[in-house]
Amino acid sequence: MKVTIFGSGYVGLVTGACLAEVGNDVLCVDVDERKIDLLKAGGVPIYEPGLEEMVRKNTAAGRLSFTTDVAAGVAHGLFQFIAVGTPPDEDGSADLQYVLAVARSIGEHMEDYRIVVDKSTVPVGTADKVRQALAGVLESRGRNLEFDVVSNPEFLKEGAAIDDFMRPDRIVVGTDNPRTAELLRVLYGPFNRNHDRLVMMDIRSAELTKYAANAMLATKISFMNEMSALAEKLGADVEAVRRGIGADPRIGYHFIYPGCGYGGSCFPKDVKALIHTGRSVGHAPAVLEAVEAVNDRQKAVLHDKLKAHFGDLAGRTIAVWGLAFKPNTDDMREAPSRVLMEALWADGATVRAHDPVAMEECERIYGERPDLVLCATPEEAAEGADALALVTEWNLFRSPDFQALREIMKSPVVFDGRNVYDPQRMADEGFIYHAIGRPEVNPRPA
Ligand SMILES: NC(=O)c1ccc[n+]([C@@H]2O[C@H](COP(=O)([O-])OP(=O)(O)OC[C@H]3O[C@@H](n4cnc5c(N)ncnc54)[C@H](O)[C@@H]3O)[C@@H](O)[C@H]2O)c1
Ligand SMILES: O=c1ccn([C@@H]2O[C@H](COP(=O)(O)OP(=O)(O)O[C@H]3O[C@H](CO)[C@@H](O)[C@H](O)[C@H]3O)[C@@H](O)[C@H]2O)c(=O)[nH]1
Repeated sequence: MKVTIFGSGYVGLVTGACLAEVGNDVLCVDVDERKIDLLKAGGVPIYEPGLEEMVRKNTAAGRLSFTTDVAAGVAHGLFQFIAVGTPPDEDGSADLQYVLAVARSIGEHMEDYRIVVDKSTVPVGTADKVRQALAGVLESRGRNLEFDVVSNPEFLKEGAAIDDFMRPDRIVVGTDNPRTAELLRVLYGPFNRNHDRLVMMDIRSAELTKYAANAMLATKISFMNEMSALAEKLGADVEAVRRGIGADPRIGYHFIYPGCGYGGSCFPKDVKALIHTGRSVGHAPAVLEAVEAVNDRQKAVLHDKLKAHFGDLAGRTIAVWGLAFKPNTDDMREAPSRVLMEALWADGATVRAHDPVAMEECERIYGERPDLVLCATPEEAAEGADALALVTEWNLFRSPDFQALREIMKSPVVFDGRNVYDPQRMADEGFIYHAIGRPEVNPRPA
């Protein structure tokens, strides 16, 4: 089938590559010329495991191509996917300008029936706005063409995006037209083979489902971070509590890892947007507000602990392991590392940082500054550091040579923002070790 995708970011590019992989003829449209040039030249603008190979393979096979030509995009696909950004506006609401710009572009260029599939995360009622925007342009052109608008939110996780798309837990489709529902069932057939993963519903429910999923996951994380704060005060170990509650299948082990807060381009923005939606319809979203407040507090936890340990941080050097908001991505949007580094800089401390893939992104965000030293290896970052803060749980950081680490650091103090190390082992290795919601073990005397 012929598919056009507007937006070649995480969602658009993964959707395009995966739909091409199963044999569709996909054209990706983006307004960013540099991105399209890079994609045409065989490069991929983001780090996502497996994506570059898949893009290259399908481009070579002629099933996947890229353009900035909007008219060509509208002419190409029966399906017109919208996968552009919906960043937070100043008041926390989702900014729909890019989504509506695509809707108008489709209206300007379409000459035949089109199915507009919204994959961007958008507030309830957006499909109506898309329909109005598109119909308004058609009307100004004096054209009476048929089209449908479908809500098809995306649930992929960065770092595991290809796998999530190819083997989805569910595919949510919100539509009011049975014929369109059938066409989407055919398009998604290859991802829906063993048992039916399509969850069909009305459009507004599909739009809300996306926010509900992210808000529920964010709630689990903030809940566990709340438990970690309680555990610290009460002398309990949140990791034992996590295992104890996760064993209950009604709770489950997923998304109950305490840490230094959730980041990324989705949870923070989507929780904010749902809070805004709630307020705008006269509902006080008490749970969501608490989820956000706990997360803001949690992102400050490593800095609070460093301050409690050292008092004044001016002139100190802190090694930061991990810059990306989570492992297997170079994305630093809303990353806890940013909150930590910015607080350290405000205190007059120097950061020596390492991340396996996000250092270029860090440089792009912060530029060159004397209090940020990006280091080629984790060990180099730790050299001469007063303390080490682990922010992102990359596998690379899981089993360092602790003896060598102790020797290169100025003082053996570790703040573990993801609870990856064993407190007893750290004590045995001679470290002063602070984790999230775990009792402290006194280090073995040297
Ligand atoms: N990143 C994720 O993991 C993820 C997962 C599920 C859903 N989402 C949602 O999907 C949407 C896209 O997210 P993303 O992370 O892929 O965004 P992104 O910022 O990585 O990419 C968006 C792309 O859209 C392009 N664009 C903007 N206006 C355009 C236009 N008029 N025509 C064509 N292209 C245009 C931009 O140049 C950019 O390349 C958001 O609503 C997001 O909340 C994201
Ligand atoms: O137990 C956990 C799980 C995650 N996190 C943090 O939560 C954030 C988000 O992680 P994750 O959900 O894995 O990454 P995203 O790529 O942001 O994916 C989320 O956001 C996407 C965009 O909407 C959705 O499509 C996905 O289903 C949803 O998981 C990261 O900072 C993680 O460190 C925790 O602190 N504890």
